Amino acid sequence: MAAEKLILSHQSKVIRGTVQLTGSKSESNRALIIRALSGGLVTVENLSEAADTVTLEAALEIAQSGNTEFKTIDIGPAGTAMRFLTSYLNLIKGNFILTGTERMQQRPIGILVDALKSIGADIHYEKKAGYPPLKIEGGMFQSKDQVAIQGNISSQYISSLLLIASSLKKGLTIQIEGELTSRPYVTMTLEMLKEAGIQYDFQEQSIAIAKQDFQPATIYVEPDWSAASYWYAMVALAQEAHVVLPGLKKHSLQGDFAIIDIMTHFGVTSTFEKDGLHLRKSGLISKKSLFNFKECPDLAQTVIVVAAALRKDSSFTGLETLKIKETDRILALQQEIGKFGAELIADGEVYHLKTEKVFEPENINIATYEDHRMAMAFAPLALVFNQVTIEEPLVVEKSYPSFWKHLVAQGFQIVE
Ligand SMILES: O=C(O)C1=C[C@@H](OP(=O)(O)O)[C@@H](O)[C@H](O)C1
Ligand SMILES: C=C(OP(=O)(O)O)C(=O)O
Repeated sequence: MAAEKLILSHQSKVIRGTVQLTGSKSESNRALIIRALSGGLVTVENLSEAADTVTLEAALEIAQSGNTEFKTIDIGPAGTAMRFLTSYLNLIKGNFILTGTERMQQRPIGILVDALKSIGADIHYEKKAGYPPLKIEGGMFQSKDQVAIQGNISSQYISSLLLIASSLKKGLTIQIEGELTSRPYVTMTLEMLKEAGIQYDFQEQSIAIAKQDFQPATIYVEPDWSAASYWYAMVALAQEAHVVLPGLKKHSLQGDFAIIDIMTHFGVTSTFEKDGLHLRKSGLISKKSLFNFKECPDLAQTVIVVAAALRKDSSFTGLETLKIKETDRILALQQEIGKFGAELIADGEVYHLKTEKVFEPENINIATYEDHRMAMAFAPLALVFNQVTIEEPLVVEKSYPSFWKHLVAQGFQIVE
């Protein structure tokens, strides 16, 4: 596949088929850390094909490969890998430089580094204070069993501490200060630790995990609900559609499961059947016009693009953390939906989508800002417009490498 752009179209605008999604990137990356800390007691099945997961697996191998010389670990654009390794590497004997892409070097990590330093970690900034790259001297001597951490910037900092807590000599009690954003990702971490035999006590703003051993377990990674969201978008935008997604569970650990409910308002019904989750187009668009993404930030782009294309004026909250993800996702969305006349207007913490000027261009050129979710959220527009050009299509590899192949299997035409 050419790296620069691809031109996407769909003649019939009808989609009927089965799509086997890869494993959840979030579950996989937690499972890899748990497996590494368990010393082989925990095994993992159905790991994600996501580049972020492949990168983390390779990084863990480097980290564990003996000797104390400086090792450089480059995790590219993988946010969870950066955050989880920032804690994990303190437990390994050795000296590490932990770095990532240019964008990763703009994504804040100071809150987590401060928390780790307050319990004895030896971490320094290689460039700008508060941001990767980090210099970590492993083999930490734990000074305290309590840590306070701000909850409203990224839940990944808290998950990172939780993952190592039971392996620390004194265990760890984490006091979450202020609001907790992306809460389902924290409960996912706790539930996965529990699957591996780790007990926890979660009371309001505090989570306590005593020093304890992992137990033999097999963690089975569920398919990725964030990836499923793009199929919901396609069902919502197609003229007719019926898509089956095997392996997704009725009781998921992934907060992006919320797409089921959200998409009922955009004309998509979901039923769990023997062979998987069936998405069908009902075409019934509800009057609900306020959606909150605080617990499911990765769904924001999918839903906002669908709402714009369906000309459903809506308002959105819980978008604060979008600015520090793969790109400033608010800005990226504003620019790209503007290309077909939609506007996303900030009013304090509420964003209003205005669609009165939406038009149907013959061809629309979408920039992706090194953000997999920009590419995948805008691709379904090929079911509404004649042609959609996606720049830098390989960004999808971060979480869903088979995305374009799956689109072709469902009748999309791709010209590179
Ligand atoms: O823990 C995780 O696996 C994730 C947590 C979320 O990040 P924030 O907690 O920074 O919102 C989410 O956006 C990201 O894609 C994956
Ligand atoms: C924000 C994301 O990932 P990360 O923070 O792990 O880079 C994402 O996958 O949308």
